[in-house]
Amino acid sequence: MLSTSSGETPQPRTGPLTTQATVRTRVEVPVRRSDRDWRTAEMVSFTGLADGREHIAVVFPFAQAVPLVRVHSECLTGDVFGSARCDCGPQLTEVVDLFSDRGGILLYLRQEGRGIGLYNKLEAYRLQDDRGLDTFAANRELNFSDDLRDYRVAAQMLRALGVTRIRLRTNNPDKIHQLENYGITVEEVLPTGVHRTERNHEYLRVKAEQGHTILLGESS
Ligand SMILES: Nc1nc2c(ncn2[C@@H]2O[C@H](COP(=O)(O)OP(=O)(O)OP(=O)(O)O)[C@@H](O)[C@H]2O)c(=O)[nH]1
Ligand SMILES: [Zn+2]
Repeated sequence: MLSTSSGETPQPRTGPLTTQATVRTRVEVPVRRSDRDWRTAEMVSFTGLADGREHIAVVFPFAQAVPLVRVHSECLTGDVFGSARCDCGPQLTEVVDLFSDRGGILLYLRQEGRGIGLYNKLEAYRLQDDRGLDTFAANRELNFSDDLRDYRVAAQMLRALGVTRIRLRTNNPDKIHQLENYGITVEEVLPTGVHRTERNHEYLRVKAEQGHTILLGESS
């Protein structure tokens, strides 16, 4: 039931971190902002992440003792191709713009499709289109739970960077609870922008119904 396309068995979502990750490589990369200007960020890779995937941290220089953090789940369709089915692309652009101004840590997690993988996400899209299922019902139809994401690796990455207190940019309560359970203190929660369009409105409505703190009256 809870296996991904790559056949992995998710670990429990709470409890102390059993393994510690360490920084593997830090390298500077010029990152493009929405105004097409460039800012240098540091891309950081890790050794010892719990799920063995290639998650990266994109660190924009920061001076605060408690940095701004965004935990972004990979969405190839939205992040790379600008798919209008979801709000992932605009959320990523927003955070690159913001953190390149103010500093912060962007954790880019390889959790495509809320953890079910790209191919399964495309199956879920097909079910949404053909049978009118919402994003969560389509997951269940494919025998997955609503959301398979485990943020243990995010906590490991933050600790490896020497960060245990954060200001988190999210509308997703599960990210807050899981990070706290994994020993990260979320001192402040800052909402992301609401990038509502005619095409992703239903997607956002269902997210709000599932507990995301999205004010659908707003638009980006
Ligand atoms: N299974 C599935 N995953 C989707 C679908 N649409 C987007 N996603 C994935 O959802 C993830 C983004 O999660 P969201 O629930 O939109 O937002 P969030 O990251 O939980 O919350 P915020 O921190 O507030 O942005 C990405 O990995 C997308 O690939 C869908 O229809 N089905
Ligand atoms: Zn998306």
